[in-house]
Amino acid sequence: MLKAEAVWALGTMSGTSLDGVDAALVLTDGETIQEFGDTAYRPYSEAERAILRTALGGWPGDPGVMAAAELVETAHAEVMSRFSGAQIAGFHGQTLAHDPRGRGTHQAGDGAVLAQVLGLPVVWDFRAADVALGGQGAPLAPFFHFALARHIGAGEPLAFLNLGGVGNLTWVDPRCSGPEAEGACLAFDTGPANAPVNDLLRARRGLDHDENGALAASGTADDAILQAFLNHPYFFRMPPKSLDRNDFHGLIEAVASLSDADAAATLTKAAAMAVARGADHFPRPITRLLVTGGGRLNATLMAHLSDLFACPVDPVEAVGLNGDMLEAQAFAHLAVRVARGLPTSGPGTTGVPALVGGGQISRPD
Ligand SMILES: Nc1ncnc2c1ncn2[C@@H]1O[C@H](COP(=O)(O)OP(=O)(O)OP(=O)(O)O)[C@@H](O)[C@H]1O
Ligand SMILES: CC(=O)N[C@H]1[C@@H]2OC[C@@H](O2)[C@@H](O)[C@@H]1O[C@H](C)C(=O)O
Repeated sequence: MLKAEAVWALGTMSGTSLDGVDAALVLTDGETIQEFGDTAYRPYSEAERAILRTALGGWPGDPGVMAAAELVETAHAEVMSRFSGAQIAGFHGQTLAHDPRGRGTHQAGDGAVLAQVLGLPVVWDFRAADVALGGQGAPLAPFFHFALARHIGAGEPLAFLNLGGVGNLTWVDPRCSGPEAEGACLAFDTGPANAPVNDLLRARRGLDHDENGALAASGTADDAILQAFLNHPYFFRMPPKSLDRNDFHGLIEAVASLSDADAAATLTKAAAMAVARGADHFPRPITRLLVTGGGRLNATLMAHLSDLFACPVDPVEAVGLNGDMLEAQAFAHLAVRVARGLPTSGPGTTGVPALVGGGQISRPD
């Protein structure tokens, strides 16, 4: 176990949008963030994205999964080897399938391979222990969000919203103290965020995403589809709860007969309404909603959120954070927590019955 002194940790994230690998250095002791360091991004090429898309939904041994895992390892080795000075690394891998109450959770990529290549201790397989003990295995960023709330000097309850392929929300009260204060977080996946609108734009226009939400802004959302969406059983489940990327695939079929603009408008508003529905679960009102992930760059999505929330809604840049790198930074912080034997999830974040330290550590020979 490392001593409780801050170390430079290199975290990585390859998210459900399948756009690329984010990597970021954080100086942290796993409890307190001391400093943020360099960051890097290594996009997947179109051909690489096709390999990942083919493997989506796959479990170890399924066709295409080995190729995806090798690609994930190679891409991570490339971007991680650009950094110097890290004492430990956190490797999330690429989620291909997530079925916590069924087959488990599957993040492609072997951290032991990266430990050899990089000559660093690599913490990986963050989600499996939580799932094995009855948790959702996601989201895992919340204990990092708790540290972030302290880092930015927040004095009142606030929430962090990540708008990636899927959305996830962490309610945090930074005034909680004590060795297990992180356990005071409440977190869960809100619903689909960017994944449906990305899939729509790829299928209809060969585009990656709706830049700045411009297409959505030019259309009209379909209220009947939105009402049906909000009747999905997921919204009636108590948190903590988590989602697989394609769990709401029916949403794309629901907008099939709409024009491109109206379909984008409907999917974008659905993502915001799912977040607002999630906020009904907050233990106490929040004073601020801080938004991270690519969706914060979608002005239409952000405008819907501002309409739906009574408090200010801002990108995390408003408090000096980097919304492109927050998840990579989270896995740097979590790697240090694992190395120190600190928990990475708890009853309020994944529903696991007790605080759990997930992740395994692979060291170079
Ligand atoms: N300028 C932009 N305008 C509109 N949308 C954008 C913009 N930039 C990014 N996005 C959206 O954000 C997505 C990427 O977000 P992000 O990198 O946070 O996701 P991820 O980390 O892959 O997903 P997850 O958090 O679910 O694992 C893109 O696929 C796109 O839909
Ligand atoms: C199983 C899985 O990889 N889930 C991701 C995904 O992307 C967003 C949301 O769904 C969240 O639950 C999680 O990622 C973030 C980093 C988390 O664990 O906090």
